[in-house]
Amino acid sequence: MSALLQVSNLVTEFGGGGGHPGLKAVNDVSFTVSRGKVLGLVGESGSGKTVTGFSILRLLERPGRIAGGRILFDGTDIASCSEEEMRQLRGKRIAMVFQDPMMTLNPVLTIGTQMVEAVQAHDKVSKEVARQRSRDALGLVGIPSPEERLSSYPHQFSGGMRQRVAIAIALLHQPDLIIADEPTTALDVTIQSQIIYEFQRLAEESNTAVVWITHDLAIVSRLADDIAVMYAGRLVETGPVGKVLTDPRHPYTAGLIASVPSQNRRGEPLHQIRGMTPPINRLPEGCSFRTRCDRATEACRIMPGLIPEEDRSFRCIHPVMKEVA
Ligand SMILES: Nc1ncnc2c1ncn2[C@@H]1O[C@H](COP(=O)(O)OP(=O)(O)OP(=O)(O)O)[C@@H](O)[C@H]1O
Repeated sequence: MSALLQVSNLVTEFGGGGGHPGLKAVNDVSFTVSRGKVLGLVGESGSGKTVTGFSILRLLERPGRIAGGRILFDGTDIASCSEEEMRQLRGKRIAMVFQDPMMTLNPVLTIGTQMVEAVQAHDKVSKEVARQRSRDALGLVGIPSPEERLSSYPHQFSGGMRQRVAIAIALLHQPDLIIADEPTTALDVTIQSQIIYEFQRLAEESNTAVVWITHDLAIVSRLADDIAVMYAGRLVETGPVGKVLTDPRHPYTAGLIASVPSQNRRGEPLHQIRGMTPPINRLPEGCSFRTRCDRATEACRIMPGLIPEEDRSFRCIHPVMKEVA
């Protein structure tokens, strides 16, 4: 069975034109997500995760543009869809949840008004049916007394509850794919756990595919089936989450994992990847990570391609190999 979402060699640029090359915020990125599976898209700030999500939904604002590659959603080429076809897909078959729920919610309308509008934007149903669906969606994400809460305004909810409402709106049309961009980053850990649990259930029971964008490896290890690690706009490692997080190949992935606090390393100083991610207009030639990498050699002045190994791949000619005891 082919994957629901197939992103192949995606390039997204900002600026450029008039003979000048644009800045590649996303450069030659490929991954797939199947129904019922969760892909964790990880990387430091500025690595291109959000731009990848926005490219899939064609939500890029000028001067951003898809400059190359292909995004196939259930067989449909997103790049060649008309704006009207995209409007039909967005919210109905592909939904996005943002870190800040107020990107979704309108502060001056009640939750009920917004949810009914969201239902009726895609389905010709009566207001009563739309309200019932809204109540059900609020109940699904654990909002108590959904009927009463439909009359509330966003500011009458706590931050965690507002995020649940935003997720409920994303679920209204039972989308096939949800792109969740750091939806739990601003929430305390108990609410975070509940929301992660809801997404797990969604993937398992409703067969929804999820792209979960985050810099938090702990969340990815709990939630995701597969992981795609981005660095400076490129994918540097991808594969099943269990394999990549326990036995990483790319030194950047290994550095990220070593930076996560762990009970096993209590008392040891926390590892830090030295230096900072260079801005995309000042990337070193060759491997973008080489200026921060302890394994780099002269040979890294040439950008390596993705090297396949069984069901995973990595972009490094000096990969990390776990020592076998
Ligand atoms: N509107 C824009 N105009 C120009 N450059 C942009 C624009 N939006 C994003 N970029 C650039 O694209 C690159 C990738 O940004 P992106 O927001 O995708 O990173 P990210 O990995 O999601 O980071 P974060 O975790 O901080 O959200 C960055 O270098 C950023 O400066």
